[in-house]
Parts: sequence; C-alpha cells; structure tokens
Amino acid sequence: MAKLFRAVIMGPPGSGKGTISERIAQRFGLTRLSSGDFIRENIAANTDAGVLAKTYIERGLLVPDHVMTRLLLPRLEEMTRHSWLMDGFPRTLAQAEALNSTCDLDLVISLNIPYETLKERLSDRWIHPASGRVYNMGFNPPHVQGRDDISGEPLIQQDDDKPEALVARLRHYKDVAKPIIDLYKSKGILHTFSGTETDRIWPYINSLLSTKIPSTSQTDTQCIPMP
Ligand SMILES: Nc1ccn([C@@H]2O[C@H](COP(=O)(O)OP(=O)(O)OP(=O)(O)O)[C@@H](O)[C@H]2O)c(=O)n1
Ligand SMILES: Nc1nc2c(ncn2[C@@H]2O[C@H](COP(=O)(O)OP(=O)(O)O)[C@@H](O)[C@H]2O)c(=O)[nH]1
Repeated sequence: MAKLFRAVIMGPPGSGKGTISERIAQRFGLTRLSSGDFIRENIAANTDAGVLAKTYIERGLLVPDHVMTRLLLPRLEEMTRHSWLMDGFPRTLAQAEALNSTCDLDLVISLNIPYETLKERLSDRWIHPASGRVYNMGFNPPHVQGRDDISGEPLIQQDDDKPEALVARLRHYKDVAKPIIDLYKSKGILHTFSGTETDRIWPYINSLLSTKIPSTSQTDTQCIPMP
C-alpha cells in the first residue's frame, strides 16, 4: 500500500493557508483538514467540545489546547488510512507536541507574507460564516456580490479582519508560531515560502509536493491513538 503523507500548513491570518490548502487537496488528492471547520461543525452539532469551544470563540479567544486536542486528535485517528493536510492546527507549541505524539508529519509549509499584503487581503475578505467559505472581492469574488456561491446566503466581514485587529493578531501569531517553527525546523521538515501573491508561490509548493508525494509511496504509516 502507498505510504501516507501528512502535512501541516502554517502562516499568519490572511497568508493564504485556506486558499493554498484547497489547491493542494485538489491537485494531490489529500484530505484537507481545517481546525476552524472542525470547530464550526462541532458547534453546529452541539457536541460537548463544540459547546465549550463556542464560549471562547464568542469572546474572540483562542480555544484552549485541551479542548482543541480533544476535538482534533480523535478525528486524526479516524484518518489512519488517508493522506491529509492540516490547516489551523497546531496553533501553539502544546498542540504541536500533542500532534507529534500522535503521528509523524512528513512536511510543514510555512507562509511568510508581508504585513501590508495581509492587511489588504483581509480588508477584502468576506466569509460565509456557516461553512467557512472564503472570498476576496478582487482575487476570488463570489458569483453574486455579497452572497455565498453554494447557499446564496449573505457573506460577512469578520471584526477580526479589520486592520485595527490585525496588528495584535499578527504579533500573537509571531509569538506563538516561533517555537512551533523552530521545532519543525529542527526536525528538518519545514519549508518556508515568501511572496505577495498566491499564484506566484503556488508553483514552488506544487513542485515541492510533486517530488515529495510520489517518492513516499512505499509503506504504510499510522497515527497512534492517544492514551
Ligand atoms: N487551533 C485553533 C484553530 C482555531 N481556533 C479558533 O477558531 C476560530 C476559527 O478558526 P479559523 O477558521 O482557522 O479562522 P481564523 O482564526 O480567522 O484564521 P485565519 O485568519 O488564519 O484564516 C479562530 O479564530 C479561533 O478562535 C482556535 O482557537 N485554535
Ligand atoms: N489579492 C489577493 N488575495 C488573495 C491571494 N491569495 C489569497 N487571497 C485572499 O486573501 C484572503 C486570505 O486568504 P485565506 O486563504 O483565507 O488565508 P488564511 O487566513 O491564511 O487561511 C482571502 O480573502 C483570499 O481569497 C492573492 O494572491 N491575492
């Protein structure tokens, strides 16, 4: 059986994690796992972890590590026979360590995008809150202005995406991401991509993954269930 491939994509808010992971999932047939989507699904389904997570998100806080790991690790254990790409997790060193003890990552993509670019993109980002689908009025506009392509429901702009919130979010990202990036660098699996346009970064990611994904197709690996 082909060896499985597990990757994580990291980057500050607006760096293109969602956009690029969609492309990777389509091009390479990996399952895209988004921690934001998991949280939204759990909130919609009223699970215990979802109810708990909602109390933090409503206050604009990050969901604590133990809640995030409780949400995500069982989902990863269901994925033992799939290749996947994770977006939005780990977001702290503790989450990275929990992931580490669950499975071996093959590769980490880190996006390094200038502040001005992030600010412009986020000021133009519109989302469909129920699904997490993301639009940008210049880059990937919806078919009908202000409406989600699939459901036709209204799109919103998140308060968090306003320029005044961005500085604090970015500072927070830099602080918490640094030890995670150092950890992945020390494991030799970190690949950093810098630039201002997704379409210019994409060919580099595409060619890196084209070399990594087929060359790993030898044996099977599994995520080990957490005790
Ligand atoms: N590991 C994670 C992932 C998500 N969240 C919470 O879930 C929300 C939605 O996550 P996501 O869809 O990843 O969106 P953003 O945080 O807005 O991420 P970005 O701007 O980077 O796309 C976050 O704001 C945060 O409150 C969290 O606490 N911890
Ligand atoms: N103008 C422009 N917008 C982009 C580009 N790449 C992504 N976007 C948009 O920028 C916003 C942030 O991208 P997203 O994938 O949500 O980033 P994430 O927060 O890291 O997941 C979204 O509205 C995207 O549609 C780009 O190259 N140029």
